[in-house]
Amino acid sequence: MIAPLVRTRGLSKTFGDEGELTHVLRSVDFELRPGELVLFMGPSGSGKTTFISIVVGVMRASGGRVELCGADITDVSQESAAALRRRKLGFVFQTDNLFPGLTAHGNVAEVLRMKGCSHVQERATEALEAVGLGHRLHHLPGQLSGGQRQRVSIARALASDPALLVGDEITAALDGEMAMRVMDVVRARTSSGRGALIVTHDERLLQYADRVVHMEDGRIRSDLSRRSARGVITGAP
Ligand SMILES: Nc1ncnc2c1ncn2[C@@H]1O[C@H](COP(=O)(O)OP(=O)(O)OP(=O)(O)O)[C@@H](O)[C@H]1O
Repeated sequence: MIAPLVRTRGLSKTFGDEGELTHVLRSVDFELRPGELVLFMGPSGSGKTTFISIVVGVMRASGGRVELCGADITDVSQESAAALRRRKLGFVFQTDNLFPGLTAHGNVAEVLRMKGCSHVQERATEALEAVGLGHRLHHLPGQLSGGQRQRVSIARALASDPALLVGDEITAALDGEMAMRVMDVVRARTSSGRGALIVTHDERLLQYADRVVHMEDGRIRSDLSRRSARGVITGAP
């Protein structure tokens, strides 16, 4: 059987020390398979960002195991986690963290170079065109709107065609039409066997999901197909 792109078992995270421990994740079991687009929803502070930070290996768990693209990354070094991220992952975090001195095209091209990709120039252009930024290739981040910067981040994450896209609120700064355009690109990728794990409060994205995971107080409260989740979240039949 093909390995899941993400697999966690008993994942927990606490912050603080003996005096005052905050339990942010409590024994989270989760799997995402190739071809799936999974949304993580739930109240602010429920642990969604913490969860994906551990999944991509930029934060360590306090307990449990985490596998990314078939590799157990629970105890690996920062360097090994970074190498796996470069090979397999595209991620978009809440803050856009673009290189301020590089143009939109330069930002995408630089990440492609770091990943060792070929045809860097063409791929960077294509990725920016796919998110509607073909007319902003040579603008610096400071010359772009918040929504345009967000789309550069998305283009940067997708340009290398990674096995898994992990995103945190990737459509927050986008109007309806742009959000749909971006999600069409993400959906087309998952239809061809890639995976996507997206944290969001944006109910517009429900139509794209295969599954919707609802987190509350550090636990998975429900993990439902789109159809069932839609009814729960919107009250629709
Ligand atoms: N470094 C830290 N030290 C202490 N507490 C932290 C730290 N990082 C996160 N937390 C706490 O962990 C809880 C979960 O935060 P997290 O960012 O994962 O929530 P979230 O569900 O992504 O929220 P939002 O939807 O608002 O982005 C919050 O109560 C937050 O204050």
